[in-house]
Amino acid sequence: MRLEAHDPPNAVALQREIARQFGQREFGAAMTSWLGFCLLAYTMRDVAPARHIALWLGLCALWESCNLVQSRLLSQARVSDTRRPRLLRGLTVTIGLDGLTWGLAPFLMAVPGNPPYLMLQTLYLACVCALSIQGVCMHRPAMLGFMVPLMLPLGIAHLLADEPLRHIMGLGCLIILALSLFYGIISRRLNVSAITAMVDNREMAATLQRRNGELRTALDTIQELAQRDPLTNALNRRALLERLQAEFARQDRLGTPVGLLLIDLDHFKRVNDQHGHLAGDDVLRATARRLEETMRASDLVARFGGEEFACVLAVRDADELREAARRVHAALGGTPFVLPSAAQAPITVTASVGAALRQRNESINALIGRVDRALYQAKAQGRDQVVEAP
Ligand SMILES: Nc1nc2c(ncn2[C@@H]2O[C@H](COP(=O)(O)OP(=O)(O)OP(=O)(O)O)[C@@H](O)[C@H]2O)c(=O)[nH]1
Repeated sequence: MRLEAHDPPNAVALQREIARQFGQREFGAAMTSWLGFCLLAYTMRDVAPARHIALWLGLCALWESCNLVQSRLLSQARVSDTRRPRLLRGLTVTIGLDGLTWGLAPFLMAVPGNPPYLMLQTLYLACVCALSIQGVCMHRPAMLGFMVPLMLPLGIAHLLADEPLRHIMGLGCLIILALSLFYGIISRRLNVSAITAMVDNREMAATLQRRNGELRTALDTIQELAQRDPLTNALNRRALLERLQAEFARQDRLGTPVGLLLIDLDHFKRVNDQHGHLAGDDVLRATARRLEETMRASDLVARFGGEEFACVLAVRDADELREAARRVHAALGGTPFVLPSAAQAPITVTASVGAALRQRNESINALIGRVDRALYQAKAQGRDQVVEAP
């Protein structure tokens, strides 16, 4: 099948769609053909030999059956790319044989010396030729294979006869053939450009959908990254403040208390000074991991800044918050940090923890201020301890 000029990536899709539409149209044409050739045979029943009518009907039925099966298969979207050309070739051959059989009608069911019947047959074939255009135009070899044997032999036979009326009919046959071929070519061109636009649109819609999916994933990743501290992968301060807002709204609605812990590593400058900045980074990463392991999955762990972390947790009361603060304090100071980048012995780091339960309608700043003061007090009292805000 020859294709029109178009974008190469769509060539295969276009070829498939043209073949599919050709199959669809041919299937419709093959269905209506049964009515057509039965009607012609019925019209000829009194003037043509019964054996000839039967032979002609048999041939028509044979080719139309082949056309029906092959066009049905070709019209299905799931036909494979290797099978499609074979189906196209097969369908083109049987369409050609069908055209030839139609064209033989006036010879097999000949009615010499009966001009009205001759004229009827000629008109009948001319109608078949014109009506077949939309079906066969999608595939040029099929169009030529059907129309030429349908009209040309009869046209020539009329022209070679020595009756003026038959000359006129012969000329008519050739004009109908030429017009049908011309209209078929134009029609194919229009159909192919419509199909090309459809295939392009389909391709574009699929590309857009794919790109949208990629963009959505990229956006999710960016949003996730924007909420994370790049060093520790804990939530960053901005994300923490946003989520605190949501937690507060929930508390106002449901009345479930929210607790806030601020955790500051003690004398962290010494860690950097003694073990180097990279080791300091490792301690910060390990601190975030330990906090996350100590907290429940629903609690929030964030890097508040430098060597300071924050935890937001839903608790029943002050006792539960106190218990959580002690767990956190013990998790950090209780076990030295064994670091991948440090060749030296494990590093022991203690932490000071400030804790407060949010009071009803307390603002974020007010709560953070209270916890910060508790933390400051913990530092002032000698570090490595938990202080609850009053
Ligand atoms: N390695 C590393 N160090 C950091 C990072 N952010 C902050 N620091 C260090 O943390 C240290 C904080 O020092 P200070 O604010 O004096 O506090 P501290 O030494 O922990 O003393 P106290 O908090 O009073 O117990 C500084 O030396 C900072 O350089 C970081 O991302 N990586």
